[in-house]
Amino acid sequence: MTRPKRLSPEAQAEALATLTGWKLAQGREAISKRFVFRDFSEAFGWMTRVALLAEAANHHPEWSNVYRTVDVTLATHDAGGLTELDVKLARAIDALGN
Ligand SMILES: C[C@H](O)[C@H](O)[C@H]1CNC2=NC(N)=NC(=O)C2=N1
Repeated sequence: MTRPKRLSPEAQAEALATLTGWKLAQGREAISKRFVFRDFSEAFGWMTRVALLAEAANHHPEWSNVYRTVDVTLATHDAGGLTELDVKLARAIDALGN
């Protein structure tokens, strides 16, 4: 696999403009989004679907879950910042619905 390249600030802004609800994370090069579900079961079921996507893509989220809220942060650790892999995973996550 070719090493992903970090997005330039311009490319980051362009990518963010195509995503709904994703924001640059505070103090680091990453994107974040909060997902709120009806209850824990919905939240955890969704996390399971995201986990399968992430594993298939070999690109994994940083996330935390409190009851029915899931906070997701995406960054490419191998590249030390944001890459197209994060944008693709964000799109795939949003395409799952919630
Ligand atoms: C060896 C393996 O391909 C890498 O460590 C992958 C796995 N999942 C990953 N996930 C994320 N979010 N960033 C990475 O750089 C990354 N690297």
